Amino acid sequence: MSKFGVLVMGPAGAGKSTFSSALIQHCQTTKRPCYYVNLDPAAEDFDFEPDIDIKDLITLSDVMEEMSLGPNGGLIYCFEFLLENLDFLTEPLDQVTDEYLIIFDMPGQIELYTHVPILPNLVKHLMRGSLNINMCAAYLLESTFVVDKPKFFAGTLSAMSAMLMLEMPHINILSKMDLIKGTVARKDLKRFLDPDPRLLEDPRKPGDEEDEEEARARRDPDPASKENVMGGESFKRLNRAVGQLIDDFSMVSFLELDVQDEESVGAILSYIDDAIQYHEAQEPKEPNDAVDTDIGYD
Ligand SMILES: Nc1nc2c(ncn2[C@@H]2O[C@H](COP(=O)(O)OP(=O)(O)OP(=O)(O)O)[C@@H](O)[C@H]2O)c(=O)[nH]1
Ligand SMILES: [Mg+2]
Repeated sequence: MSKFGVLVMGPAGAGKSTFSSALIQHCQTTKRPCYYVNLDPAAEDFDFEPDIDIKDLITLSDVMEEMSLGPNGGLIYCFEFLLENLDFLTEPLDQVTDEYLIIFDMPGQIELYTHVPILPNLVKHLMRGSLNINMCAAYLLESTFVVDKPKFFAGTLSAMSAMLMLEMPHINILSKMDLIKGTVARKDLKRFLDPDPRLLEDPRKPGDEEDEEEARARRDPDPASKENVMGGESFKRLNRAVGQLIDDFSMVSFLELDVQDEESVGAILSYIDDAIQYHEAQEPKEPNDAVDTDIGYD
């Protein structure tokens, strides 16, 4: 029997916990069982009480105090400790059946998603070990940041780094769409939802309109005359190479999330379900055949 889960990831404050709560709320509304796992050893306030909370194993504040570590080193220590004590996750998750959506709410320290091999080992345990969880990564980036091109590319590269490191189905989400107001901001954002890799060479700032001549120049750039985000010919070549790299992986597309909007949350959940093949695994049920158990949210 498979299990099904989503790993909610992304930089600090991107809206991971809010999205996790919105998913739980949506599951409750649609009478679908879900199971909430908090893996942020510094998280304190929850809209929904976690079914598993890493803080019952280890807390960031204790580690910082006892090991004299800062918040980032402390977090890495917490995850190393979790990897040495995987029964803490395995035992309760073993009881979770295939009807449940298991939501893993991750911390926001970017180190976790870039170079340390902790997350790949955790994911390997969850997906390929006895738990056999079909998982999808949901990588959140804040929409208000990404309309700024350098931040957009930095965010995209961090998402790509996580994707390459974890080797699992992956969707990118632009969170906090309710903060993108007005037609100019929306038009700006459209350029980033399915972006052109040459976007870095586009000198416009958020809100600027592009006329035909500018668009032509961008499509057919004259390296001698164009100004660049960072400036300088070698930076132009670097920008172009980064844009091309992202394009070659064809992974730069984003789903829009407005957590206040039930339909938006439902639409993203259906992408997650497709990625983990949730519906294919569900037995046809009688309408009254509700999941009868005392774990998780249903
Ligand atoms: N307007 C708006 N605010 C949001 C949205 N999602 C989250 N926020 C706010 O953004 C802040 C951070 O949200 P969290 O959900 O805690 O973000 P997080 O990614 O879990 O943060 P860390 O776990 O600290 O990395 C909070 O003040 C939220 O209220 C959203 O969709 N719209
Ligand atoms: Mg959080």
